Amino acid sequence: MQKLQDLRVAQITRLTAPRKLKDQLPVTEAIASTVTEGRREVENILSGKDSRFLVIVGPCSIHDPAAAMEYAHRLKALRDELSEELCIIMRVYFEKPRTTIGWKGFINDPHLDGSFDIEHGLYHARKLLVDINALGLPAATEFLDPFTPQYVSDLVSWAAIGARTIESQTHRQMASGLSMPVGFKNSTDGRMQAAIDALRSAMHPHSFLGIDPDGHSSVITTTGNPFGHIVLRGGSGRPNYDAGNIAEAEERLARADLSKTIMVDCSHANSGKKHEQQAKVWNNIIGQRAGGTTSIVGVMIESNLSCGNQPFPADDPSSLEYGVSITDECISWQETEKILKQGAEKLHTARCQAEVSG
Ligand SMILES: O=C[C@H](O)[C@H](O)COP(=O)(O)O
Ligand SMILES: C=C(OP(=O)(O)O)C(=O)O
Repeated sequence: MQKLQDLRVAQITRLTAPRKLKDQLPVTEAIASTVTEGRREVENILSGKDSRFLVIVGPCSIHDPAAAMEYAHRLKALRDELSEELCIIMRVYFEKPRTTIGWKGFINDPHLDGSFDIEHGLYHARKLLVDINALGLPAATEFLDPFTPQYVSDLVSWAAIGARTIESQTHRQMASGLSMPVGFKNSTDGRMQAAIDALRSAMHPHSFLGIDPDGHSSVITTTGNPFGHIVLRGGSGRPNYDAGNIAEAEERLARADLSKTIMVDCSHANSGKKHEQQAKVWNNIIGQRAGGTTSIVGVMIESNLSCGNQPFPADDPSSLEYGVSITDECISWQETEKILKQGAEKLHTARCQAEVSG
């Protein structure tokens, strides 16, 4: 017989099953508390029980776990310092959806050299999440490959479905079974409706193909995720965070009978992918929130130890500059600390004034 399938498949390599990886890198009581408490904080912010402002902040992508840990130590201290006004969660992104081609993230190619050592990528992604949660700092990530959650989702307190996958039924189904709140990005062309449709779809139960903790092909039956919200990230070269766009989002959510909870991404098309623009978006959003727009529940910021980004692939991955993004531009740690402190101060003042005026 002629060969009829796998004609364009060069190799299939079996991976360690999720259960085995979890046995190798287990969750302690303290880590479980960080994850659960992080999820509860976000859920309470989304349902209005917690009036603090949610901030998902961290590198565009993880490529160097040592630099990520240095960032996490600094962010944990800032989380504690600003906890009265802000709920800070670290952005820990291991999977990068590309417009065409490019490095697809630490899980896919952890050695940054096209060797695609996914076994190593999964192990060290899980290890980093264990280490970050062990500091008492909750983590946020984007889920891209539908098998990834089985390996790491027990360590994640907030997840995103990205602009490039928001219309994908596979990702909506996946979100319906995730254990943490999920943010749905608007499409890359700037349209909000696909994110609202995704949010509605993920609220419902689904049955679909996936893997179980032993890696066996299985039917996954979910109960639906009640903690979804949209994330405005701009699109088609235009931002969508101004008061007019926020009002449009509120109106669309109300029309779909959904609660008016909106996050704004200070990066991507809202910043024109220029790191200098992220502070401008942050200041505008803090102004809107302090002015009484409570539908804006939080923001996302792309931030790293040092600002900007650097060309990748590099001829020699070991020559990469420490603490600098290899994907989108990030703001520096110094700027992150400065704008978060200023924003928390403004929110504090606004809250005190609102309390005084009854
Ligand atoms: O956040 C990262 C990027 O914006 C996303 O992965 C797309 O990047 P690309 O357009 O360079 O492929
Ligand atoms: C890819 C990302 O965002 P978006 O889906 O909005 O482009 C990201 O946040 O890394």
